[in-house]
Amino acid sequence: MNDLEKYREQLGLCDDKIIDALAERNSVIEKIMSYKEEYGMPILQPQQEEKQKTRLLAKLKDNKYKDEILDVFLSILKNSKRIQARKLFDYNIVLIGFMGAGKSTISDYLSTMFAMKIVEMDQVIAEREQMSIPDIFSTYGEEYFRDLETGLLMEMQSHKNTIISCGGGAALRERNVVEMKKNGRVVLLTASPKTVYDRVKDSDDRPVLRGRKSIKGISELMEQRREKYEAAADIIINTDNKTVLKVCEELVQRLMEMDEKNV
Ligand SMILES: Nc1ncnc2c1ncn2[C@@H]1O[C@H](COP(=O)(O)OP(=O)(O)OP(=O)(O)O)[C@@H](O)[C@H]1O
Ligand SMILES: O=C(O)C1=C[C@@H](O)[C@@H](O)[C@H](O)C1
Ligand SMILES: [Mg+2]
Repeated sequence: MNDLEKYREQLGLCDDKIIDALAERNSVIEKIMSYKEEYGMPILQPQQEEKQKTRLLAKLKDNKYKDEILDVFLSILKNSKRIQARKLFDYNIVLIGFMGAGKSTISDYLSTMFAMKIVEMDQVIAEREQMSIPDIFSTYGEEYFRDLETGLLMEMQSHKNTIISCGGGAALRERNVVEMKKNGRVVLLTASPKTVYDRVKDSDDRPVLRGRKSIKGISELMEQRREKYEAAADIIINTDNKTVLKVCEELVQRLMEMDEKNV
């Protein structure tokens, strides 16, 4: 065997070690999840992720391949999150609720914590139509827009492990709710009119709120919609005075409880 062949053999052995270590690491991830579940501990522990990163950085401080190894580890972390997400949610999570309830914010956080894909419905529709949502409404009317929402919700049924952040009005159409349910679990985020007002008062992006950007205006529209939102929801989570982490923790917990009931 010449030197080149020897090196190639060594490389193969290194790969075997990496595969074994990754398989072991993934099974430890599963054990950690089962432990947290058994002892009712929070699934999301962002401080732990930070600790892991700090430990890695310290260990790699003087390593010649620091950047390359860190890059690999970021991918390992992402895939560990995917394993968690697949174990926890074998379906899409559909977030509904009034403007400013926190659908996009919660989607972003969940997506970071579980490496799940996000479909921000308003954004996808606007991109596909090459038009802003207010322009779609004024050019083609609300029915046309709701048809696009229905179509997208149907399309998403062939995906899994995706967070679907719905437009604020999506759940108002019965057919949309039927299609949401076929995607997975529907989570309604709520907030008081005062909270919503505080959250949206400085933004001009929400055409439906133009002319009603006051606690009273928001409260009236919310009341008109409440019944339809609640009827669509599998789970309702109030977000008033809760951090984004707290809302996500509650959401994950409630989804897990739902699955336990459905076993
Ligand atoms: N739990 C929370 N605590 C504090 N601020 C929050 C919370 N959730 C959302 N926010 C803030 O409220 C604002 C509105 O949130 P977000 O855009 O996520 O709402 P949305 O439900 O997606 O609204 P829309 O239907 O208009 O898209 C954002 O500025 C966000 O940072
Ligand atoms: O609450 C609503 O009715 C809407 C909310 C936005 O997300 C958009 O989907 C659209 O402007 C309608
Ligand atoms: Mg949003």
